[in-house]
Amino acid sequence: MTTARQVAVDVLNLARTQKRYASELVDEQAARLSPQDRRLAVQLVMGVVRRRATLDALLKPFVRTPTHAVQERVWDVLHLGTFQMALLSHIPKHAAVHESVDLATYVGSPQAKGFVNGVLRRVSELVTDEFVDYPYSDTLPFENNYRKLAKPVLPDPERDEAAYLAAAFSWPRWLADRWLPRYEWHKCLRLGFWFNQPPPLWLRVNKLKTDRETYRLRLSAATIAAEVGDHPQSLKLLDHVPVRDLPGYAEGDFAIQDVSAMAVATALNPSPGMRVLDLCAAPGGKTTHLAELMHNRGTIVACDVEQKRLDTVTSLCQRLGVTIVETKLLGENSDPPAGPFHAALLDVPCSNTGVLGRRPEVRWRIKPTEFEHLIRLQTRLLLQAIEQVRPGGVIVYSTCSIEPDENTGVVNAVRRAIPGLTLEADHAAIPGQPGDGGYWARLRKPQ
Ligand SMILES: C[S@@+](CC[C@H](N)C(=O)[O-])C[C@H]1O[C@@H](n2cnc3c(N)ncnc32)[C@H](O)[C@@H]1O
Repeated sequence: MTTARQVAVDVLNLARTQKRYASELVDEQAARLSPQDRRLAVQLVMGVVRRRATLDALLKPFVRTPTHAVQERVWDVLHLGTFQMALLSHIPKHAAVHESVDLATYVGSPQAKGFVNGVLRRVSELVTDEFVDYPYSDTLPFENNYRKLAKPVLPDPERDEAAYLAAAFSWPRWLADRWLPRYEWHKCLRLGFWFNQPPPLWLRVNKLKTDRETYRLRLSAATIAAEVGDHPQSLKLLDHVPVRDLPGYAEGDFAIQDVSAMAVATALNPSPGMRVLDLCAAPGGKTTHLAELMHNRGTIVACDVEQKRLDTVTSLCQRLGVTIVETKLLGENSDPPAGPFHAALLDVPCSNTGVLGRRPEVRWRIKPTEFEHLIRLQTRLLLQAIEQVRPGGVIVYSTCSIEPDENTGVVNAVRRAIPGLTLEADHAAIPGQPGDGGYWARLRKPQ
């Protein structure tokens, strides 16, 4: 019988060899497990991917062999074992060590059993069950406080704040160097904790099918707790239930969308009957929200450069009962469909720094050198969207980034280029307050 740990160690390997997202792979591979084991497999994979740098820092003092001399799959086993002991609370340490030794055989390295056993025993002695409320070289961020370590193995934050953030919270060093001058120390710590927790699941109740209170009562009848958020369609799930098992999934009673993302289509405030351009539409979260706000009357032209992702827009529309969306595949450098449109939504590709908790791989994939290219693309797309909107029309620009140069930087540059373009409103969402980090700006084209 396959275990959660075997699935987890296989997913980490597949993600590396197939260059795929571990978060997608684990959904596929864990489907054959019991619900409880599936949860553990997801927790292990997402945790190890997210906290890679922290796990390396904890292991470093005990691995005398050079890193390259340890097989990658054996490193995965060490990461999984260390994660269970240091960053989970419900697995006894001896069980984590024992299961990891068995995993060494499972990954085809029985000769590494003694090595895995020796290293993980040292890690188990390092991790204590005492918790404190301050960051230090012997305290490890754990949920909302710090787990005391038997000796200091992390950088001293009083000497090098960025080094502590990088090792203790698993931020790439360049990101720590980028954020430290921008945010105060206690805000960096808050961001660190937020980005290391699995984010809450928000539902956008589909106005075309039901209303928030009716749907909340339906959840409550199924003993699923949810609380309302500030956005009038938002519900935050308080219980862990697979999305497809929620009542009304097949009937399209709700879409999955973070509460910060719900504010974007609302900022556009489209009216029924309008012709709206959604230039970066896939997978369709905001397209379908626009359709709901338009009472499913009018037209939305939903564009993207990836057919597979556009197919997701189509299936989401079908599930939610949205019938006013026309999808259009664009080439990377092709012009958008000809206007005039009454309004345009532009939810651009970005660095994703506002959603690092939701997408565990992103922090390791994004490189500082990519910002220049992204900002050029974002600026070009915004100019194109404005071009297709009729005089006096509204354009909403949005990102899930918290980098000012991708947000106000792009908007201000475009405002300088187009005299009379008005910034009517904008908002920067702070990660964890209460949803994802991100930004939107509502612009009006001159008459
Ligand atoms: C942030 S995502 C959009 C998310 C979507 N609005 C939603 O709410 O579900 C950005 C999208 O832009 C697409 N994209 C990338 N380059 C593009 C381009 N040059 N023109 C149009 N779309 C592009 C990507 O394929 C991606 O699907």
